[in-house]
Amino acid sequence: MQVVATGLPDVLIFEPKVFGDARGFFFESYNQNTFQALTGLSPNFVQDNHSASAKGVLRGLHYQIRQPQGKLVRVVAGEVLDVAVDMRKSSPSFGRWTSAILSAENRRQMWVPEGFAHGFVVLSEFAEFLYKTTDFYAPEHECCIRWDDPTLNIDWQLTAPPALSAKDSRGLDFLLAPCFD
Ligand SMILES: Cc1cn([C@H]2C[C@H](O)[C@@H](COP(=O)(O)OP(=O)(O)O[C@H]3O[C@@H](C)C(=O)[C@@H](O)[C@H]3O)O2)c(=O)[nH]c1=O
Repeated sequence: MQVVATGLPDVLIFEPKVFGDARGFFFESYNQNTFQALTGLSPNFVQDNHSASAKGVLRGLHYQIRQPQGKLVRVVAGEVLDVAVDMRKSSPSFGRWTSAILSAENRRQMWVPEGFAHGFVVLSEFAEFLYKTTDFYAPEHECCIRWDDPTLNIDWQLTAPPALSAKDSRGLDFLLAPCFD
């Protein structure tokens, strides 16, 4: 496993060591010891999630203002642009975003710490997205920032308007959204 920096110091990309042979491939998609050795962090993952989406589907930007979730995200089919936004007022990178292409091919994982909003858009015909979270889903604490917020001005690499859930089409402006202290 190798760590690659992103545009934000606390958001990290992991590239697993892949063992290919005549049968196919093998890699450790998560190893607690390796993760700790590489990051100094020991997240306690309590939930695994799996979603599937068609091209142009954009999910986000989501976070839980209480019971915040750190997320270790990856793609097992297709390709997405994954985005994290720092929502921590005390952070030097407050209000900044970073993005990375995650795909079944590059097998990259992104670590999105607690205190960040997260979203992704599907760039391939279809994508399956898997992630581990450090706290449980708590819809009563969920917040959603609009994907096209003018302050954040995220480059989603879109050529057409995205497909959104009803909830995501009612996302808040970043400037009105609750933040972490
Ligand atoms: C996220 C989640 C949803 N659900 C249910 C609620 C709803 O009926 C259905 C779909 O939920 P959503 O529309 O919120 O799913 P989705 O838009 O995929 O939400 C996810 O988006 C990405 C970007 C994230 O970062 C995740 O943390 C999560 O917020 O699944 C759960 O039961 N548990 C969960 O952990």
